[in-house]
Amino acid sequence: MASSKKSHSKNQFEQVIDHLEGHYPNMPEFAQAVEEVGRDVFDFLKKKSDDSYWKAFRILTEPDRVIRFRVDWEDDDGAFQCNHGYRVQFNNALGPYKGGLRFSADTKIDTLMFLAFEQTFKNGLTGLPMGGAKGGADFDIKNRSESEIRRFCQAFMTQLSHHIGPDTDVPAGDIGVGTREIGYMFHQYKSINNKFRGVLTGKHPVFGGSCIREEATGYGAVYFTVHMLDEIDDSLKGKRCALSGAGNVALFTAKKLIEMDAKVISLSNSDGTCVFEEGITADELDSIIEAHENRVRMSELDNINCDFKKGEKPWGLKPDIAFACATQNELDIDDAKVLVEGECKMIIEAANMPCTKEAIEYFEDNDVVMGPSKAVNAGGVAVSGLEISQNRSRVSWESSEVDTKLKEIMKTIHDTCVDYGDGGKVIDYRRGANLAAFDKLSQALYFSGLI
Ligand SMILES: NC(=O)C1=CN([C@@H]2O[C@H](COP(=O)(O)OP(=O)(O)OC[C@H]3O[C@@H](n4cnc5c(N)ncnc54)[C@H](OP(=O)(O)O)[C@@H]3O)[C@@H](O)[C@H]2O)C=CC1
Ligand SMILES: O=C(O)CCC(=O)C(=O)O
Repeated sequence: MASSKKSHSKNQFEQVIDHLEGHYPNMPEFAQAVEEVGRDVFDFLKKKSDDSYWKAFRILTEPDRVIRFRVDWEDDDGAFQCNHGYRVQFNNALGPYKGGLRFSADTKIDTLMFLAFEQTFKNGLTGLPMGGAKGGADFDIKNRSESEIRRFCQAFMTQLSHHIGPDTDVPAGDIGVGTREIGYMFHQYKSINNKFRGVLTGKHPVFGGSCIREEATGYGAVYFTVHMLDEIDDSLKGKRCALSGAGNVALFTAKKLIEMDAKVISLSNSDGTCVFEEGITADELDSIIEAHENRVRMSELDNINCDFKKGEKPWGLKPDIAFACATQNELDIDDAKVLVEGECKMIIEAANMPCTKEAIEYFEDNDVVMGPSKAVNAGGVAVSGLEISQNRSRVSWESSEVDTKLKEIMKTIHDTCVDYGDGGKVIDYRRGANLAAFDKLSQALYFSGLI
């Protein structure tokens, strides 16, 4: 906590940051996410005399609850294994906690704190009644057999099940957690509680999952991009689109881009980049999607016509639009310079917080239009929200119905960002998203008697 003497000379934004650094030290990703929102909120609040907004910012930057637990399980050799599991229940002002689960070797509290904070704001933009949370474990699915993954998921849910429920907290997937892992965890929850409840989203449609939840984050990102382009009288047709990542978000972003006549010139993973100079064909993409479902890596396929650049990122390919679909802070200042030099005019953050602070500043200084992650990738959690509605009323909507609702939600999010972010040389979608979500959450806190 900052000393009162020190905080006296500091503005309210700096005091909140001091407080967070004191209580949550060594969390650079969380600090980065809070500062990004805080910067916009501070500019906005400077013009307001009402102090209660500052109380809202203070409340919205502190998690309601951080849960950690041990996950014991047995590997294929019968050896004891122990991982660390977490759930950060950040804020439930708008509805039950909602947000994904991430399984990856580098999952830690800092990452989950930033993701849960972002999720709170993102969910606020969707217009659906969902609070924000994130969770996961430091479990690396890459080097594990299918039965090890299943046993791990069961052990993880045995612990997590004490803290979730349809009215409390409804997790979903994220990096390393797809439909199959959700299925293993859903079964475990059901076995423990003897209740078939909508306690997870991203389930297979055969047992209560929503149609197109798997596709929704990527599709939603493309719908948002279409509106951004429309705003400047442009379209996706013929655009060279460079994508990073080769997981759920990247693959369904690519699928929708191809459908809309854009040219997808790359996919990437932590090994390197697959370059498709003439654009990936729909058939090639289908085989990559199928391989991904079977846990086969893109580089192992021999039926795709790509030039694999080991250890390289896709940003030097001179794209018209860059879609960052892999992970946080994957796109740094050097990448930003390469993109601007290559005359890239639009950056779409489909992953969560994929651009570093310096990269964002560089894009802003060079009038590159950016679609910020909490708006761009909100389609995934929005369809999760629709899955909750379907589960509650025990109905199943057709793909086309869900897709129509997704399109409407992405259009509303886009237009809201424009309302709050217009006025500069280019539309500041980041500021728009931050302020719109902050405004909504502040109202919820006000009417809950908290500020
Ligand atoms: N799934 C969803 O519905 C949503 C996801 N997101 C966000 O989107 C991003 C991607 O998630 P998702 O597609 O679901 O995850 P997946 O696990 O399906 O895929 C992640 C992909 O990113 C690649 N990757 C990870 N780290 C790096 C790196 N440092 N450099 C290059 N590639 C890397 C992985 O490669 P490798 O296999 O080599 O590790 C993999 O291809 C995350 O930020 C996630 O939080 C946001 C909203 C919803
Ligand atoms: O669908 C969900 O609940 C969460 C999706 C998610 O993790 C995200 O938006 O980052």
